[in-house]
Amino acid sequence: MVGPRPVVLTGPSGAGKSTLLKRLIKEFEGVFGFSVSHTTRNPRPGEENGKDYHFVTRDVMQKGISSGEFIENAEFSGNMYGTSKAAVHDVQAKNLICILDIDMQGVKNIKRTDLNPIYISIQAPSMEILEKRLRDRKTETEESLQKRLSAARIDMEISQEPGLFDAVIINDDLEEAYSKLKSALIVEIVKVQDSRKD
Ligand SMILES: Nc1nc2c(ncn2[C@@H]2O[C@H](COP(=O)(O)OP(=O)(O)O)[C@@H](O)[C@H]2O)c(=O)[nH]1
Ligand SMILES: Nc1ncnc2c1ncn2[C@@H]1O[C@H](COP(=O)(O)OP(=O)(O)O)[C@@H](O)[C@H]1O
Repeated sequence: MVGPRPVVLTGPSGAGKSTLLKRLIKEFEGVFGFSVSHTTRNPRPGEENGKDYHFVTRDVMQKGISSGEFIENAEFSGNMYGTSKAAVHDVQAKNLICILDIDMQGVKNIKRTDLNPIYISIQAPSMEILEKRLRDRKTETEESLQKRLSAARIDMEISQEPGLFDAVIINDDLEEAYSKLKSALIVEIVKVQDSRKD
């Protein structure tokens, strides 16, 4: 299908991906659509099934993977996560820019597909600030927090690999990070907005 290029947002848990993408989707209503992933983790307060994630059991997820329903899937912090073909197709069918919020394993797997997205890494200014933000978010147990911090160290290192990302954005000041994100995507945003004028 020929449509706008999707966007992959990745980066450590707590770096600010959800905060930034929610703002983007709100400001550019009718331009972006979120790829709703499947996960086996429990919903957090306020999260909606089918909107934030499709919350499923390991059994359901395994069966979906076996029957080829997923573009990519990964194990993160003790839970399974994956992008179904339907999640991306649903957004692209509306001619919207599809945003995927996935981890580094997902990035490596998407690179082997023909999706051709814009790859953006969101990073916190330091491990200390990342830990503080994650603790203040109050969504994780100590065990899950430690797993996320270990994954974050690896993510921070890999994100520096030359050529892996179209943009690496340090989310220190939120306004600045949001402006940089918009700048990285402006060409695709304008294309979609122009196509609506025809
Ligand atoms: N590979 C992959 N990673 C995903 C997917 N959905 C979410 N993730 C990643 O899983 C990690 C944990 O997500 P989540 O439990 O929502 O925690 P949070 O990122 O701390 O809010 C994050 O790095 C997400 O980007 C997916 O479909 N595939
Ligand atoms: N620039 C920022 N300055 C301070 N706090 C931030 C900033 N960006 C995000 N946060 C906060 O940090 C926490 C983690 O952000 P979140 O968007 O949930 O990260 P992610 O989706 O990458 O796991 C949230 O509580 C969010 O409100």
